[in-house]
Amino acid sequence: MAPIIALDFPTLEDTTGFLKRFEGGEPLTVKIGMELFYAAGPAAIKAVRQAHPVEIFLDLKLHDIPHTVERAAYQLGRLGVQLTTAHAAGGSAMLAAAKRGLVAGAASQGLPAPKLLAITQLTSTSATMMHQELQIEGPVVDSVQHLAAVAQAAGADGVVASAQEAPLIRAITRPDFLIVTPGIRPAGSQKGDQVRITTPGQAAQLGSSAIVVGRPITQAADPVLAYQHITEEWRHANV
Ligand SMILES: O=c1ccn([C@@H]2O[C@H](COP(=O)(O)O)[C@@H](O)[C@H]2O)c(=O)[nH]1
Repeated sequence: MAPIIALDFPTLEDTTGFLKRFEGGEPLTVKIGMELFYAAGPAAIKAVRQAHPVEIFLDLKLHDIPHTVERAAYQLGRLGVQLTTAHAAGGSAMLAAAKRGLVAGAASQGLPAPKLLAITQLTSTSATMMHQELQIEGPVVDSVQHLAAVAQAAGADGVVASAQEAPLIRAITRPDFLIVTPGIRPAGSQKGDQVRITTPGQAAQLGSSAIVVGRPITQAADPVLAYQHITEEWRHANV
């Protein structure tokens, strides 16, 4: 899978203006997150599809009681997107409810169900934060591996985690279980609020199924060139 571009923009105009730079290029996989979806709603999906041929990862990180999540996921399943997320910390009943909702919502429109990715520990979470604020003991990788096992057993299609944890997730999950990794920072780029980071090449070597990249592309002086460099590094290390 090509690198997934996180379209973290405040308006549809900013988003379609950004995609215009890629005009005539290959189809893209893009991530619509909370900022754009809360600003524009399902219209964001339509606008992005009209602007460029895309596969869509709708990253709304569902986390609520199972009944509420199932009903919300039903609505997301109707939108024709390819990937969605829910927090593994919501537990196995909530993840299973998300999966049921996605499948039912998609079926109501005659569409294939979006894949469900479980968020493990956010890539902005440090060991210190996890210990002191979340009161989870031990290494971050142990918590991530545990949440990946919970997610797989609950019927999720994969997880979101740092590539740093990919080898230990791979060791306990089935071969087609997806490991999608944000926290990607090409050498020399700003870390920002990300903590558990890797370069695109390291993510490929560590076994990520796909990488998610936002600011290193969206805030680059030349976003198309930045995307091309990241894609090259990712593909080169994947062979
Ligand atoms: O653990 C997580 C889960 C989701 N994200 C999302 O990925 C992108 C990363 O953007 P950058 O600008 O490359 O940091 C962003 O949309 C996050 O919401 C994550 O970073 N970590």
